[in-house]
Amino acid sequence: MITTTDLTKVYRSRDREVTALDGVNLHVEQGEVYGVIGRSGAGKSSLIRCVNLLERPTSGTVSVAGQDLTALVTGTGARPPAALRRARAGIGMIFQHFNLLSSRDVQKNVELPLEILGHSGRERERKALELLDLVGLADKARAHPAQLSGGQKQRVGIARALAGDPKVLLSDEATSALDPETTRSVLQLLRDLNRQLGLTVLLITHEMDVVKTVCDSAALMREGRVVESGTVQRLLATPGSELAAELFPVGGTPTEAGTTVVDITFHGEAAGRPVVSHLARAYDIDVSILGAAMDTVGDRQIGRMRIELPGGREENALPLAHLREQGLTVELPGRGGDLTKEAAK
Ligand SMILES: Nc1ncnc2c1ncn2[C@@H]1O[C@H](COP(=O)(O)OP(=O)(O)OP(=O)(O)O)[C@@H](O)[C@H]1O
Repeated sequence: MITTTDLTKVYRSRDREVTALDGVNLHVEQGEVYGVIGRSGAGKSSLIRCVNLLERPTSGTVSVAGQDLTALVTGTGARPPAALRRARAGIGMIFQHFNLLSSRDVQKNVELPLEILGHSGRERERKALELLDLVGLADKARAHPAQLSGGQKQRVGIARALAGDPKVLLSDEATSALDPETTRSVLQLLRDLNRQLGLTVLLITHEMDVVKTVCDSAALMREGRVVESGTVQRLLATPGSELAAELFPVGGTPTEAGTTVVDITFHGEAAGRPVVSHLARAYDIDVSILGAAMDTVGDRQIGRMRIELPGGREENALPLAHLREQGLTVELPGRGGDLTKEAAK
């Protein structure tokens, strides 16, 4: 649905150059919620702004729903050319600070994109009220933004973004200004809209919890590059994945020196099997559980456990092979359980 190929963005001013995007290849499938995560300055905003051509990429291409947006002319006047306006209408966008017009009431805010698209007054009103109902604000049509909570403002932002019946919704840190409970309800709304309308959502965030709550797939950006990407399920099953370790940290320090610490990730039906007791019996060893957690990631139950086996790694070759044969993801963290993991070979 969204594909970027070798996308590069270099900001040039008189005395310096900043490479914000350095050859980004991203592929977002139709109907998925895709999260791009990274620290401040990683290039997330530049990426999302290049996807709807708010920012012109320096090189590379962006295609949305099969259309190469970078091939469209941006024009030189204040008003973008018609082809670009039409393409943008198929891409909704929501923002961290909502970007509502304070002088307009809620309904008129939602109607704004329809005015730009030239819809009649009656059609605008019908559509705006339908969308306000969809986001749970049917009773706020006449309120002004200043009278709304942050979560309600973002719901108005979402209704406005959906006014042009977009196939794609871009979200630029849409929950970063909201408290945790409101964040959850806005993310739930995005999830519902994704399912009900088949909407493809590309969101950028610096919060792992956002990825964990709603994303089917994720990419980690650093210094303008995508350093890891894939479905959340696949990342969690990839030994050494940084995203997996941050999405689902498991703690616990070894009780003594000379032991082998193992992080195990359970997916799907493996989550219900008595893996540890079976391991202890099969190899006649004492297995200590240092830490464990169950969580829901992308609607699926995942379990993680850090265990300690007596003896060094060589002595534990067979038990480790046994765990892998059970279809579990097995990782051997560095001593002290830090995240500089040495992936199990
Ligand atoms: N208009 C601009 N002119 C010059 N440099 C810019 C511009 N916009 C962004 N940058 C630089 O590009 C790099 C990437 O910025 P970008 O805003 O895309 O990152 P980000 O991951 O979204 O960060 P944040 O979460 O802080 O917004 C940074 O070094 C930033 O200073």
